[in-house]
Amino acid sequence: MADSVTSEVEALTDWATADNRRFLHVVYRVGNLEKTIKFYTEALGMKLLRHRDIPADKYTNAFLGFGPENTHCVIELTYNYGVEKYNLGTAFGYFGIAVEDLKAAVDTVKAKGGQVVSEGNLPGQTKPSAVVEDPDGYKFALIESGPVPDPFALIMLNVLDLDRAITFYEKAFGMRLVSSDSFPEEKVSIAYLGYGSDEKTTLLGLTSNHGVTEYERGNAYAQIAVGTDDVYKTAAILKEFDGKVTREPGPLPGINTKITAVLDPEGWKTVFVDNADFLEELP
Ligand SMILES: C[C@@H](O)C(=O)SC[C@H](NC(=O)CC[C@H](N)C(=O)O)C(=O)NCC(=O)O
Ligand SMILES: [Zn+2]
Repeated sequence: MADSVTSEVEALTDWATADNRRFLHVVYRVGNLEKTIKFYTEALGMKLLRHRDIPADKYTNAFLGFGPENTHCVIELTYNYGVEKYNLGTAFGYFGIAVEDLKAAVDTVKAKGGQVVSEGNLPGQTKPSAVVEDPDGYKFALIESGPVPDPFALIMLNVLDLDRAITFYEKAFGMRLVSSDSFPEEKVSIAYLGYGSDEKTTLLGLTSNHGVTEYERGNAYAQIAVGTDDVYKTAAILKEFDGKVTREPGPLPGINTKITAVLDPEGWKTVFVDNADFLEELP
């Protein structure tokens, strides 16, 4: 590549890196909002932050998390009117929640009728953890950690080509690679990426399971939402890095917030959300 072209491409990554980005929320579909809200508030200790109903598109959102949306990465549950069951597939991994006292957290989940599916270290995780399932079968790993600003610590997704995914998230999304390690005995390689200045922030964890050549995508998990100061420039940059833009930048009907949506090389979706519009959405 000619030097001038290289520097133009680097300038795009530099803009994405300098943009005012953070994980706003992770979005997925559930079959019964009330049941899920009850589990997240009572068993996992989250707060119900707000509801949003979009009758024109026949769906309702509920936002839950460990703190306010202007500082924390939260969960955006989607209930599509009348849809009670989704296929989780095999490509989605799990969410990680940092807990200071693992035993107490597990006891609370059990006391509230939650299902603990495994206890002990997760592949590639050095910290003690326990995995619990929510009413739709989404897995939450409770991971023993010191105090953190936001206990919603990890969004874990499986990928087939880890190096390609890391490059895409670094160059096209302006993310920082926090760590990348291979664990041959456990047959996994995991990379953690994010927007914060340290690892005590919500991270995207990408797992390559050695020897796995395909995943079932399912239709339950939807996307991560990332804040940006300019959805138009963001979409233009994503296209330069061969991101598949599935929603051209502009205001979202019914909500009016400007967004753009893109698929990474593995098909994982991210929605970039205009930061100023997002703050207008908040109660
Ligand atoms: C503004 C931004 O933070 C959003 O939340 S956009 C919400 C929108 N949600 C839906 O469309 C949910 C209903 C849909 N039937 C579903 O099951 O996903 C959304 O995710 N838009 C992104 C897009 O690419 O359209
Ligand atoms: Zn959203």
